Amino acid sequence: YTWPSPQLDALESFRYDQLGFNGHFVYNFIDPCTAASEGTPTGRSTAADWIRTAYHDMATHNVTAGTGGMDASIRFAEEQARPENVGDAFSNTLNQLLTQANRYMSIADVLSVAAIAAIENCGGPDIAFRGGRIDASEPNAPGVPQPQDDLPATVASFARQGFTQTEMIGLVACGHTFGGVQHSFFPNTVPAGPNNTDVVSHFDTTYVTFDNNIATEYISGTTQNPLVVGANDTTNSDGRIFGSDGNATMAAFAASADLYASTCADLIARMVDTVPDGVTLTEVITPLPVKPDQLVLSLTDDTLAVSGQVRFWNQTEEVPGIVVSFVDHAGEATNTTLAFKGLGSAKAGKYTSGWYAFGPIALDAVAGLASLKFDVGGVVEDQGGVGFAIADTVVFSTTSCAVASGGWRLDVAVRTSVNVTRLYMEQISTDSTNRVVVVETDIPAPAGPPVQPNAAYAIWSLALTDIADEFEAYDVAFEVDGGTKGFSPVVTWPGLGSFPPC
Ligand code: HEM
Repeated sequence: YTWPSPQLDALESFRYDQLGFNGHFVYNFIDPCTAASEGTPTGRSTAADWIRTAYHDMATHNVTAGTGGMDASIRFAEEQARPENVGDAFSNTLNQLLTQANRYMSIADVLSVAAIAAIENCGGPDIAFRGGRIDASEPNAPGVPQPQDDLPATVASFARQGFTQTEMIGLVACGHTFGGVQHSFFPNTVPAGPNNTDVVSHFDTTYVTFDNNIATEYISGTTQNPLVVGANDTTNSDGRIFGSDGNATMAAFAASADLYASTCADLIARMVDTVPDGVTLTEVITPLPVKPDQLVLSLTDDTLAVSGQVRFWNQTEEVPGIVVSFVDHAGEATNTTLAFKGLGSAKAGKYTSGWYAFGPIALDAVAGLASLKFDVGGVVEDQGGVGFAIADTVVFSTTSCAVASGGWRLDVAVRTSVNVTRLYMEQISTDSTNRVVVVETDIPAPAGPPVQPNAAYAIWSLALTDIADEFEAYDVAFEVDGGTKGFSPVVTWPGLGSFPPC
């Protein structure tokens, strides 16, 4: 995709800025892959929890009715309390991941990325990820298969979820390369240990690693999988599932680690892309080679100050001398050299990126800013000629201030050459079910002749009094010509708490 796209940029960032500079701290929960949630017994794995959570969220899907699927309904206590969702994987996972959702990335998107990352970062293949899931407002109908279900019921359950019998074998084998069964939740399947009850019986010998040992151990007859060789045959669901085609699928997986990996990459992608009717997913998110980020534009009198960061994908060390050009509306450029900030990484270090910063650079406000481009050792990076478009239509005005009697005045500078017909503040909040919601407040157009700090901009002001949290995040958006929605490129609007006195 072409930068900027607020939604795709946010999804790309969560997916590919994992550890290191500008990383998302939640990836520390699965680094290393042996990591387990605090307070859980030995032998548990957070990566496994994340994968199981995604499956149980999806497994309510009804392919005929078009209901259920990856919609984060697993976050509801009512769903977690069902016998089909016994265990602590779900509460552990949601405690870690719930707050990662933002206005462009639903909780279900976060759970999907998490399951994919758990597999990719712990030895698995690359998996295609799309965003755009919508979070359910209430629990879905029950429907997750359980170990005591007989084979016809299990096959029927997977068919309802949208998977054939062969795909059922694959999906279970792909999930059960991680983790195991806990005695405390499945005492009839996993007996207590001689000295304690904190026993986890693993599906294969490499329970924190994606590999085809789940199949090789099963085919060779050495498996200790508690859902294959458990003392209680009623709950040997993996045994019934794996054997349901005469072991053909499992034998093929055991014979070829590559076949197992490529099958799992397809099935896990399909699992997280299983969504209720009416949800349209984005394109597959791939890392942008060059990505501006964290932009702040602010206006003071005649000066437009611009600062930001840029990420270059696939850099393993600092590349000195990268130049950024700020191209104004007349096509004239102002250049400066980027400052190196650090390295980021994704997929347990398989990919690395270099982060740089610029600014604040003082530009002439009337000439404005239309786009950025970069020069990396003589190679021009401008998204194939289109540049990195920056809409300087709506920027923060440093005349914004805190009113002595309480409240704030948010001043927004609007470029007068653009027909802005609506300007509004968007405050980010959560509803009673933890979904991120955006509350819009119109910023009125100036009633009389506008305050004009220079020939190109007019100030629109919003008096704010009833803000619960002065550090709350907000954006400012606008409409042009009565409809078309525009986004300010300003990623981080200065917090109200930082406004100087009026
Ligand atoms: C008939 C279908 C399935 C049954 C009956 C089943 C059953 C179970 C049971 C009983 C556990 C133990 C949970 C605990 O003790 O906390 C478990 C764990 C797990 N399941 Fe499944 N499962 C099925 C399908 C799947 C699928 C399709 C996936 C993913 C693709 C999956 C992924 C996992 C993972 C990763 C764990 C380990 C969780 C952990 O160690 O925290 N399962 N499963």
